[in-house]
Amino acid sequence: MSWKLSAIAPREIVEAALERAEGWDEAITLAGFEVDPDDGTIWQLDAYCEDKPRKAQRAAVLTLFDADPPELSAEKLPDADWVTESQRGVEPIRAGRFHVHTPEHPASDEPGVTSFCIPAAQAFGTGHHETTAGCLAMLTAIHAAGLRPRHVADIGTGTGLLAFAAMDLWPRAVATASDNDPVCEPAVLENAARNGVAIGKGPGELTMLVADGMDNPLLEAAAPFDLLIANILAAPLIEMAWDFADAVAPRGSILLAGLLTRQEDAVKNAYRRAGFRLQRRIVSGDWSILWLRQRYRG
Ligand SMILES: C[S@@+](CC[C@H](N)C(=O)[O-])C[C@H]1O[C@@H](n2cnc3c(N)ncnc32)[C@H](O)[C@@H]1O
Repeated sequence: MSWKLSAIAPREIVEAALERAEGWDEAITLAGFEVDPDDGTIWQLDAYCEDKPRKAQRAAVLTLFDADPPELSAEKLPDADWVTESQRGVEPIRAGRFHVHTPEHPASDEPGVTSFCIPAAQAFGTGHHETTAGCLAMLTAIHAAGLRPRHVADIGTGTGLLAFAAMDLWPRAVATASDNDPVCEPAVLENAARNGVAIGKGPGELTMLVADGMDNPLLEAAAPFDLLIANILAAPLIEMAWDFADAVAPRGSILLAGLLTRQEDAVKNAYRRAGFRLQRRIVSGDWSILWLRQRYRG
């Protein structure tokens, strides 16, 4: 990647652009970060390209922005391995009982803390996004509340991190992870091997599937789940409320994330109608992370 296109814009516009880019097939790697660490309101979006960006690539990046697209500046970068470079900047994070780091950083030696090594820029889910970190914290809270799920699903798994965390908390659980982006399958398998997570269908093992929501017979066959995790986005979460309700065991739990706090009521209403009651919520930045439990089977 030897060129970079950059745009400066308010944080919510850059975050919306990154969200819009989820799963796009452009050969462009994106990164978003605050321009001044002491003032998180102005962000920069960087788009790394192999060659000098042409009109089409500029236009592709601009489509990520709504009305009023920002100015794009192009910069030729010195020869470097940009994936490795970008990973160097990714500092480890700590959420709940988990420490998540890239291969360039060491695992934690703190007692009672589990480390996961997840390379950056591979799929979504290095722990750096507030929703992922919030889910790690909520999983830890669910464990502390005494829940002992035997079947766990992580829908929209990205790098597999939340499934790995659940398997660490509940080592005998049968785990199923899925994503509608096929790029996640090799990423999850690679990360599983890297972190000593067993692949298989038995207790303490993980199966990775490609599925849009619950739409895969193997995923349906793995149900019912005692705990279903879904860090996706508000709209698909609302759309999938009844599918998830069907996939969850009586008195089972759902951990929802990817919704902005202002979208929380709409999501809670959809899940209330599908038979769930709110147990706990965490607010992290602009995002809400919800733990809901099924009241009854309709
Ligand atoms: C916000 S990321 C979360 C990744 C990871 N679970 C985490 O918490 O960091 C959302 C993930 O959901 C996947 N996704 C989006 N829509 C989906 C759908 N309809 N069915 C399955 N996966 C979906 C995306 O490909 C992406 O990997």
